[in-house]
Amino acid sequence: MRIDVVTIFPSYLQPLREALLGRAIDRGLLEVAVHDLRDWTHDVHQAVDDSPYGGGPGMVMRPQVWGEALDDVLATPDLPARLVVPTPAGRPFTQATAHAWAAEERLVFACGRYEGIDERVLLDARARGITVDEVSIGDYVLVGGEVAVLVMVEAVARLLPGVLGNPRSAAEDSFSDGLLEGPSYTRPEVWRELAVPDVLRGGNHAAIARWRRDRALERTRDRRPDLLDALGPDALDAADRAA
Ligand SMILES: NC(=O)c1ccno1
Repeated sequence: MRIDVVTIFPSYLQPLREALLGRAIDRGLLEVAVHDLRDWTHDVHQAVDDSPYGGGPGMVMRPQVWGEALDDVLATPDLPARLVVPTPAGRPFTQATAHAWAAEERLVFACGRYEGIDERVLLDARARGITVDEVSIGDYVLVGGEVAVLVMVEAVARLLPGVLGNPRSAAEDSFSDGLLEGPSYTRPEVWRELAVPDVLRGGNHAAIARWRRDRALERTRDRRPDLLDALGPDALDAADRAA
């Protein structure tokens, strides 16, 4: 997978080259290119924003600069791309989104700042047949899209074949079966008078699986009942309902 990010703060994306993602890049599992939006300005001040039509606080990012940048970055007809714009006004980015995007050949992220990008940039891209996703990582407002890109790229890249050491990790993630993951334990057996649950030390794999499912159901009921509602009644068997 190739990932391009257009931003006025390229150094914000440096963490993509660290740790697991950095190793995936080194191993050729992922290609990441970060572009400085100001490279497409033509004035001495390298202006990327202007005041909003209709008044209001803050500044809006100029369509000319974004238009030229995306013309160049998206100019790869042999490699169809999905243009992703992080925004608090977007559709929710979820684990299902991450799985869907992990199947893409290329993702291009446009990092807005200030009050956002002039709407005509997205209208123009869609009119040229580009798939444009405006997505939000949560119901809060960041200063710019860069941090949201870090979140989304990590969520997607870890699903790519070969990136995680053990592919079962992704298969048994929270949300993989629609539930939150239950608690985890490691050595020692007792720590500050707190013992690891006996069932996990017993070696009965069926009992362990049942215990883990019950803890996941309890945690989901407690913290995210909306996920249970989304699963629907048929997703839970009698043992689940008894948990
Ligand atoms: N909530 C978000 O995804 C976001 C993106 C930019 N600002 O907020």
